[in-house]
Amino acid sequence: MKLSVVGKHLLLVFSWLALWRLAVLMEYAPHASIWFPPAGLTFAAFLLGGWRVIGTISLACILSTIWEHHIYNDERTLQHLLFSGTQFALIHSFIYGISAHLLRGVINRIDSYNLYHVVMRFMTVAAISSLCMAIGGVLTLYDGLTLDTLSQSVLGWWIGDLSGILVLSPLFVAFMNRLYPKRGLLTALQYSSPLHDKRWGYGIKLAFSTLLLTTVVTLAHLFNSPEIACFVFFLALPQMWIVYTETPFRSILSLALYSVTTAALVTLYGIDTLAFIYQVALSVVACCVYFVMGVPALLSANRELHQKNQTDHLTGTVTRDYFFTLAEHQMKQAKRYRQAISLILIDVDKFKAVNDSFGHSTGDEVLRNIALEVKESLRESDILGRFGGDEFMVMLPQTNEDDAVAVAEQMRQRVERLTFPHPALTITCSFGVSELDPKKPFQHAFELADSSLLAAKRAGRNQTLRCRDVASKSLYN
Ligand SMILES: Nc1nc2c(ncn2[C@@H]2O[C@H](COP(=O)(O)OP(=O)(O)OP(=O)(O)O)[C@@H](O)[C@H]2O)c(=O)[nH]1
Repeated sequence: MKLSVVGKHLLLVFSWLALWRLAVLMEYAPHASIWFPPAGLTFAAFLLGGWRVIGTISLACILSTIWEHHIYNDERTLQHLLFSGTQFALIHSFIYGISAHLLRGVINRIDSYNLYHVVMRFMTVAAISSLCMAIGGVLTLYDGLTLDTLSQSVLGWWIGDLSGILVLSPLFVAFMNRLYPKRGLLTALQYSSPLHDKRWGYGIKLAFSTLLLTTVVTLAHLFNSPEIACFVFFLALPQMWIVYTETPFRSILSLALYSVTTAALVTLYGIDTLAFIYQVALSVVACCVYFVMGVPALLSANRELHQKNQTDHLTGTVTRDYFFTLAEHQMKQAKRYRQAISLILIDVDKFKAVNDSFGHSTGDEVLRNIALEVKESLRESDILGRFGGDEFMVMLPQTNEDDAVAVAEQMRQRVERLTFPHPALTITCSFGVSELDPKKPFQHAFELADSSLLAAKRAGRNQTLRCRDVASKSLYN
């Protein structure tokens, strides 16, 4: 959707006023609503637009003060209204503008690894700024701050604004980011259409969570029981289930629905005595949701990291460290079941010359092709690793030295037959084989295979040798 700059600011004013009207409609007593959605929109607007939106938000605040006068028919004059509206605008815009400014830097760099850090900052900033707003608001509305106004007005205002910010600002940010995706914000959280479009599954979860919420609030109302009302805290569980199984966008949408339903039920029943419990529950559930949101992101980042640690990115073979871990495990198995197990070391012949003559990327291509050819000679249980540079190693469980030599020979011939786009490029490899002695450490077999490989190089390359051959040919130093 293409909107002019003026259009965008007008849309912001209208949306802010619509949310403000919604909050007034959902008041369970005059000036008392369990949440204040405009605070969420202000926070999101400052997060995305920076100080550019201060005039627009201030205008919305002043207009809402005039509208409020019409709704409640109070005695204030226009001059008085403009004065109160400006006061409200200044406090609201500066407090939320400064707090969003503190978050702007981190939110642009958000990813799976720093999500917890961002969530903690967001919750702390939201809590402190909404408290400042509540104190500032009450101080300007009432003459002086007494213990009574503090407990009655500041607490309600604080938690109302806090819920508005915690529950709704991520949703507004996501919507604005969809309207103006050029900002590239929150891409790490994939605020986009779900990959698996199982809408009915998501719908069932939403319906289940809403049904539970309605049941708890209705029962608490019927029995006028704060104890039953406290069960709304357990509704963090279905919300966390949604976070764990759905996309972040769907999760924050579900949180928004949860808050709208709570506000609507409280308005419907007019249960002002229990309203504070629902207000606090909203913020607590929102905090749980954000904490849990980090878990799937961390898990997938962890999986990726694991994968990177175990797989050589160039050849797709196992990395050196992971190869040694698997080798230790295979040796234990061989010892336990008294099975033979062998090791093959492979080194590309004159690979430096390949790089020098044909370039590094051709060298990389050669390494990839060698890995593919070698794999062709292996069983699924065999392990192929890259030792680094142009060296590979293969672990062959349930294989004695004779069979391992046969496998190595097969690999050698396959590599020798490889062809490349450069007709002048031919590749050969040397192989060193040793059978592992389960009573001795892996390092022992490794050194034997390495000596055999060295001997194969000295003997003219492109050949397979094992310890026995080496001893008979006296090829050691
Ligand atoms: N293209 C490419 N080259 C690499 C990579 N890793 C190491 N090399 C190069 O591989 C070459 C290895 O050479 P060496 O093993 O020392 O010697 P060689 O030329 O193969 O000679 P011999 O082993 O004695 O037959 C070096 O030039 C390294 O720079 C890589 O990932 N890609």
